[in-house]
Amino acid sequence: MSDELSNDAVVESREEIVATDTEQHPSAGAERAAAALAGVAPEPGVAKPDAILVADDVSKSFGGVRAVRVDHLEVQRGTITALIGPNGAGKSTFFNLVSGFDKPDSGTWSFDGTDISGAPAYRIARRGMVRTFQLTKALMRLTVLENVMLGATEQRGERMLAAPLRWVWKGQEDDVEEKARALVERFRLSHMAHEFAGICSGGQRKLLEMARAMMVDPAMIMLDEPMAGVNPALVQSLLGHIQRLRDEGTTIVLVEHDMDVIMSISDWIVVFAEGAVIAEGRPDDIRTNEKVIEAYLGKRRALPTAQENDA
Ligand SMILES: Nc1ncnc2c1ncn2[C@@H]1O[C@H](COP(=O)(O)OP(=O)(O)OP(=O)(O)O)[C@@H](O)[C@H]1O
Repeated sequence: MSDELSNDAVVESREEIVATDTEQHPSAGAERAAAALAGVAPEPGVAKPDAILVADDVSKSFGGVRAVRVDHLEVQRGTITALIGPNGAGKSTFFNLVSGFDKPDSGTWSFDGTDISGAPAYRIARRGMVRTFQLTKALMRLTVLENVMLGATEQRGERMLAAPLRWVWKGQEDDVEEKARALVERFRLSHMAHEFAGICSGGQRKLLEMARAMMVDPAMIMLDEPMAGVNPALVQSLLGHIQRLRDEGTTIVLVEHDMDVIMSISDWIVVFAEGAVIAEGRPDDIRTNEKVIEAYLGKRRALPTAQENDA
């Protein structure tokens, strides 16, 4: 058995009970989200009763490719909202634009009522909107605990580090470490706290990324493919963590390719195709939406059929 599988298996066995529980009973958070979205029509660009993120006319081209052209999009507070769509549909680019990691050609967007269009990522994070990102090579040489602690310094550390009164910073550092330890425990990584992050399995890395993002107590967390590279045995555990964050009131926006995951976890789904939002709705609305089926099957239809292959 590889290290990766055995590491994931340890985490899985610790969390089996929680994962099973969230699977069988809709949580209070899921019920709240469903109630909030109950009267919302499944239409692209539809208004939400309490939108935490509102984007207007956001566009971005790369050379001749119009990667994103979103007319209007609202994300309801306290929900798990998934962005889906075929490869190259513009999901990641939209993610990067609204979280301040890339600059749009045009567009405005607000978070919690404040215009944050074009603001850099660290300012957006300070306002409470944080995205996870993958471990860089440098971060792999730090321990799991150090990585989580960095979640705080990335957002607010530069001013603190420059402070002439080192003891002021020291006090903060103790708080930061205490918080990081609590998050490491919450995400079931205590047994890895002093190991290099580089030896974490795929699933443990995803947990670490979430723990790091949670250091700033975000109101909204954006997860980029949280299940990519994760041993299937750990998927339920990760889903449990994401659902619990939503149940505690954190808004979750995620980009994910695994349709089973999307359909089981999402309160609301936004479908991208060729840069634009072509559909929105609850999982049941999306499953049967003709435009969505066409967007996904369009490419497959273009492939030769079995008869064409035989000819
Ligand atoms: N840095 C870049 N330079 C040039 N083209 C880019 C760049 N980033 C994205 N694109 C193009 O923009 C379009 C949208 O890409 P994007 O990665 O946002 O789609 P996606 O829906 O996230 O796809 P996937 O699911 O495959 O990750 C694609 O045509 C892609 O090739």
